Amino acid sequence: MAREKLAPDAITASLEERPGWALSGDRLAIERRFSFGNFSEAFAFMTRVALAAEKMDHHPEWSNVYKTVDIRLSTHDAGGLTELDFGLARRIDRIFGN
Ligand SMILES: C[C@H](O)[C@H](O)[C@H]1CNC2=NC(N)=NC(=O)C2=N1
Repeated sequence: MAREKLAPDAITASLEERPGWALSGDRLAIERRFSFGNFSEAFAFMTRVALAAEKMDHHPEWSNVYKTVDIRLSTHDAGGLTELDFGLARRIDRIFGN
């Protein structure tokens, strides 16, 4: 997948395919909050996402508080959003179950 920065219209089109994700205020990333029934479910999800991210060599910025996981995706090397971010978002959604 390309590591070139996406143009604004490409970002809009890609976002339409990923309901639940929103453009960050600085427009450099996409973000989504994932809620679980308990901490174990949240951490199991994070483990699966971590393995997928490592395989892709593309890593999330994230935080976990109890049963909530907040994820921000951006391509640091490109200084903004690339296809890699939407590719990882798609895999994360599949892991979550949508
Ligand atoms: C050397 C290595 O491929 C790079 O540092 C990768 C690793 N994971 C990464 N993850 C993210 N989110 N953005 C990057 O630019 C990035 N770069």
